[in-house]
Amino acid sequence: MQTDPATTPVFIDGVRTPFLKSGSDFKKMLAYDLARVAISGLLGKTGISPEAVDHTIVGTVIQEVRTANIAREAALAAGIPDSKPAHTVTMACISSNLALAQAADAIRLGRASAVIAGGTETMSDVPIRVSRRLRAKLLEAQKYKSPLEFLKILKGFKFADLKPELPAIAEFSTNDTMGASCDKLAAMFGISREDQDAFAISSHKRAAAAWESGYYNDEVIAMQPQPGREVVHHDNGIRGDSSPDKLAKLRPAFVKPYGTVTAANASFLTDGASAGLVMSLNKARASGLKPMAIIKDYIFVSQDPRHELLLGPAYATPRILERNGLKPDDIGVYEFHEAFAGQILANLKALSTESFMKDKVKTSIKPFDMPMDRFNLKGGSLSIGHPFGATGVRLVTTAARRLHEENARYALIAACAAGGQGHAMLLERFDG
Ligand SMILES: CC(=O)SCCNC(=O)CCNC(=O)[C@H](O)C(C)(C)COP(=O)(O)OP(=O)(O)OC[C@H]1O[C@@H](n2cnc3c(N)ncnc32)[C@H](O)[C@@H]1OP(=O)(O)O
Repeated sequence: MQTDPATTPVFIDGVRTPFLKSGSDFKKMLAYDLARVAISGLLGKTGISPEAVDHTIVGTVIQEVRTANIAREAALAAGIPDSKPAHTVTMACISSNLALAQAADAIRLGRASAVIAGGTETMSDVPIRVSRRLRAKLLEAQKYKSPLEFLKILKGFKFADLKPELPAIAEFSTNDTMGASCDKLAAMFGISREDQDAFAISSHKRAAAAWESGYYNDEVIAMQPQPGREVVHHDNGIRGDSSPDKLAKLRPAFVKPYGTVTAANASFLTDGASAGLVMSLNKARASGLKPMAIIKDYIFVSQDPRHELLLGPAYATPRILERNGLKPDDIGVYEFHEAFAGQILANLKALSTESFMKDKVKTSIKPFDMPMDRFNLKGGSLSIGHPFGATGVRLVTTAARRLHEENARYALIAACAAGGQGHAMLLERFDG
């Protein structure tokens, strides 16, 4: 792989806003506001001058039409000069992973030496559309010339045309919700409800412990939602009251009455944003910035959205290890996106299953049991939250920081996404 410091991509640092349950303190903010705060927080934390940023890339999933290129709006508002381009990417829950991958490629190709890669999402104010028929009539009405012509809008109008269209967290191609698909996956891999609940409880415990130890104070930018409102310092979805008995009482959230995915073992709808700084090693040195990690490699995978919608990490992990000549045990830090406890446990089971690794992934990597003492030690999306577009940069930021805290050499980040897609990224600790 690349060793020229002029084109070696390094991850300098990352930040995020607090991740809040949708409908809570960030409910009046636009995703643009959240991204603006994350980018300006990153500028403040790293000390890089806005003029030194060549490009900004932001991942997002559910788009607000007014800020279609949300990267540009957020970058401008954060003080990045108007002469510096910005673009928005979307790849479902791995959107900011894609932003980071593109940032690393721009450095590798010598097209940029400093790129901000981030992600943002609000689920508090999703675009709700009027029906297709009403939209068509409203567009037609723009051409009407006299008030009398507006009466035409009533021609053939049905009461049902007033029914709004809500965006669903579901596959376009199969109509399956993510939750229902996870239920199928958990059943396919024999993951019990008890195991899902136990994993969720552990995620909450780890996130709570990380906050208690002060770990997240260095990563999370405190922010004031509106003038006059209290400053928000912390994530608000982490629950200290998650006991096995309490979780066992919750009803299935998606597949009723026999499903195993509940509100407690699913990631919750979240508002938040993240931002990370990727530079060439040369530029980092010249700017006096100390990189945390080299972005060694990344991979995107995709598989059948009907049966393997959320199984991306189980494909991406062995493939990225194999092509970098590494074994699972060489990875000291694992950071996986926890869409659902059942999804994580199904992916881990797949990684430990010979037939899956040999016949499905077609890898020479031997099946392995995930070392849980290296896995998501600071909590994960189940407890911290999952603002779709922003999670990727959170994972990489935490992984890069853990490399130093845990004195490990390699970190592997993996995530699943709608569409049956997945991603993994390999980081190497940088101490130079
Ligand atoms: C690639 C990907 O990432 S795919 C993933 C994409 N993301 C998704 O699909 C989001 C999935 N999540 C959701 O849609 C929603 O969070 C749902 C449908 C699962 C749950 O939504 P809601 O019903 O609004 O959840 P809510 O927060 O009200 O919780 C329901 C109940 O469970 C309880 N509960 C939730 N979490 C916990 C917990 N950890 N411990 C104890 N109780 C809990 C709540 O207190 C509440 O109890 P109550 O009814 O007595 O008040």
